[in-house]
Amino acid sequence: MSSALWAELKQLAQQPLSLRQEFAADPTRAEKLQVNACGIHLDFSKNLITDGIWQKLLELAKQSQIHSKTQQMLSGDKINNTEQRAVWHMALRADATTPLVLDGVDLQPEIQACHAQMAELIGQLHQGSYKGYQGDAITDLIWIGIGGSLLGPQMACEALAPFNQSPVRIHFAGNIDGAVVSDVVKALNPATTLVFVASKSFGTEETKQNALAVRQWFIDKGADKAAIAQHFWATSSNIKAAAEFGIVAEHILPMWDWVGGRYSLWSAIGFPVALQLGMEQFQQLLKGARDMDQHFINAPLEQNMPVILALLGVWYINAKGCQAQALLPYSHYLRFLPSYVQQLDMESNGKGVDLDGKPLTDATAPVIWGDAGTNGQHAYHQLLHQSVLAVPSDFILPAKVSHELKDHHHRLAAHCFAQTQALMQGKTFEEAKAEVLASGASEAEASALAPHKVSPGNKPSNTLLLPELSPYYLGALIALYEQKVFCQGVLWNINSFDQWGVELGKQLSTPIYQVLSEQKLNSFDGSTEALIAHFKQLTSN
Ligand SMILES: O=P(O)(O)OC[C@H]1O[C@](O)(CO)[C@@H](O)[C@@H]1O
Repeated sequence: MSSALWAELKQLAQQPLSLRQEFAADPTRAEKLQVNACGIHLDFSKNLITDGIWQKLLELAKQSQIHSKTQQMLSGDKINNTEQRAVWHMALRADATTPLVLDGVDLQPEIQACHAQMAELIGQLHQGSYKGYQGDAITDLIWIGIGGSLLGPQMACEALAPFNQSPVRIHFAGNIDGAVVSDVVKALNPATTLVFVASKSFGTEETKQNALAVRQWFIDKGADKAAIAQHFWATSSNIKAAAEFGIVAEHILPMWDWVGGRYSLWSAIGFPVALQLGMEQFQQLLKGARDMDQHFINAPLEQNMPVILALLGVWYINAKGCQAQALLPYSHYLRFLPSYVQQLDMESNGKGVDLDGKPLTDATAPVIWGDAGTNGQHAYHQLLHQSVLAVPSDFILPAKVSHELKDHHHRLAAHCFAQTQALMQGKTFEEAKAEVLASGASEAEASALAPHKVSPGNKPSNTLLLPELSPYYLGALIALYEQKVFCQGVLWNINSFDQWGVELGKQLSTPIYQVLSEQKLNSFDGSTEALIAHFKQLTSN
């Protein structure tokens, strides 16, 4: 971030800018600052940019390596340089007829074989012909995984709930908090339950521990080794560890080291989604993502939706000093999208060094947070509207909905648009005072109350309109955020595809666990020692 252009952008960020005035001065602003891709409409006119700033940001993209890095990613170069891995999740959603040659091997047959295996199992589960160890049809599936092995399928299953055509109920178990697995198995019968252990590494503590607990539940209910083999499946790239756990080879769906965990929804990690929707609709999810990839690869920078979102993001983080970003889907079904994008964005770009290991001087990923609207309006939107913090927000609204409550939907959409309008234009002191006076208050009362009612406005937002929340548009939306994160990684010159930061906490938990479970004595810093002692005291009787 040391180029002359950046210095200029940082300077420009200091200059006053009023969105109200920008709209008043240019009646074509909304028309100019909007773009469409794969049917998704993005209005980015309510951002803190002028024509001049926007041209400079586009210049930044032109000077960047976005194009060459995209080509490297597509060619299968090992752009995840700390793990020496290609970044090829896009291959998983490529057209089935496209050869996908990586290191001299065409991976397309493997990918198609995986789809065929998924389709076969899904067919059996839908028809009730996959029998459990007592001869009953399978009614429930427990999906055990965490992080990228859970957030994607859980979010997509929820988002596409109206498309559910599966007789099998899906239960997700991620956290190592024993309450999760205990609650999940409570209402289930092992004889009619299939278990999927989803772990690329098959070494993640939470997943292993939960898988062991579910296996023990089978044993406690009288299932033998053969029964467990019949009921347990895995998706993993560590075939050896999955086999050691007791999962038979025919029940292991592949994962590849060229797919990062948080980019793995498109692989067999998407099995719950495919089970819920059927393979045909799962293919639509992949197609939506594929079309967004094509848009990203081919569209000129100024019409390229992921590039536009990426540029606006770096503008806010690095020039305007905004640390957070709100993701606000106006859709109950998209309520898990913020936690999904949290991992995608923050685990990818929350880095402290550049590609060569040199410390960064500028911040990278934003703190992503949010929930479904309108719930947030009665909670944290107060801060969005009036606090001195500026939190750029993405509002997402599907235009058509599957339910019949049309008036609800018009009200929901009205709130979505009204929020972006209120954030942008705010309410001046004069407007606030006039409003109070109009309610019958005295001059003195109005002057006293008006400052509290002022909304500064000038709070930036994007609005993304989806024609509907279908598998196709969800696929396109997720790929949009994936490619945005990729572009930002390029602009910051960081590796978006490793996640070394999560390791330290994992390492430190082992000696603490040894002490808590009384296997070993270890010593720690004063605070940790005291916390352990206090915890032990509280749990001693
Ligand atoms: O699929 P696995 O190997 O169990 O990993 C789960 C998650 O753990 C992480 O490695 C972080 O700890 C994520 O990147 C990943 O999605």
